[in-house]
Amino acid sequence: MIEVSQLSVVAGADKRKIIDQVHLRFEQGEMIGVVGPSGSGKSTLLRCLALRTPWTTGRYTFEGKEVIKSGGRGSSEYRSKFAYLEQSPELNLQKTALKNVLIGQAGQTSWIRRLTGSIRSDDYMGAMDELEKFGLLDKAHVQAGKLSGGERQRVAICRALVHGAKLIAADEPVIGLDKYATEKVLTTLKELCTNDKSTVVAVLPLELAEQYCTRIWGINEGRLQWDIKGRRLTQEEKQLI
Ligand SMILES: Nc1ncnc2c1ncn2[C@@H]1O[C@H](COP(=O)(O)OP(=O)(O)OP(=O)(O)O)[C@@H](O)[C@H]1O
Repeated sequence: MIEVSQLSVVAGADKRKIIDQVHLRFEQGEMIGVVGPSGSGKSTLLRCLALRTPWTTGRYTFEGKEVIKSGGRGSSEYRSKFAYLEQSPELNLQKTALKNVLIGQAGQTSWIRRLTGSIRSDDYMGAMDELEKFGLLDKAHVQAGKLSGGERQRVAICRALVHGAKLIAADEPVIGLDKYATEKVLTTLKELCTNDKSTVVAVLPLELAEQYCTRIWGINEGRLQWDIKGRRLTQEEKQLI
């Protein structure tokens, strides 16, 4: 069980509330789509869940343990459990897919490891296993710069998992991808939820959220407008976002 209560984020010189008193309660293994207009706070919410943006106020618990009590960023232990996938994943384009997976993501692995690229042999096997699972074994030794957008997204997902992610916050993971790559990335994320009990929270267009997610959160002006599970949205609900 993952619980968020009274999450607020205040930002800018005018101290505007960009996330306003959000309460969430969800289980491991859920795939949650986040929808809402531009500027409504979707990315900020995801970054808060992944501990990449400081919380102004709020309480956050993961399996009953406190992640954040009253504001702040949370501990580094939880930063490796919670991954944040950007729209265009920040991979080192000169390095191979495998090396990118091994070195890890900023915020998820230590800076020494990222700087030195130090690797243990059991990490190597784990990374190859993960790449194979996502159909990327033949790309392991290809430079990230030569991979397609969908392949880069899947490398970023592998990287998060190899470094222990239990919750993946994916910010528009399929933007700019064609239909085939979109399906591949979303199927990969869905399988993580059903097979491995990872939790995915992804900003998606509404039609894809309805197709792939088990639950949808509608955000507007920093507030959770609705939380829908197991059915499509009504016209009235669609108008609220
Ligand atoms: N660090 C910050 N300082 C001030 N304002 C911010 C900051 N970060 C975000 N905002 C503002 O907060 C609001 C929500 O931003 P956010 O990026 O979370 O929205 P979004 O729903 O993801 O938007 P989009 O769909 O366009 O990506 C926006 O008005 C944005 O300008």
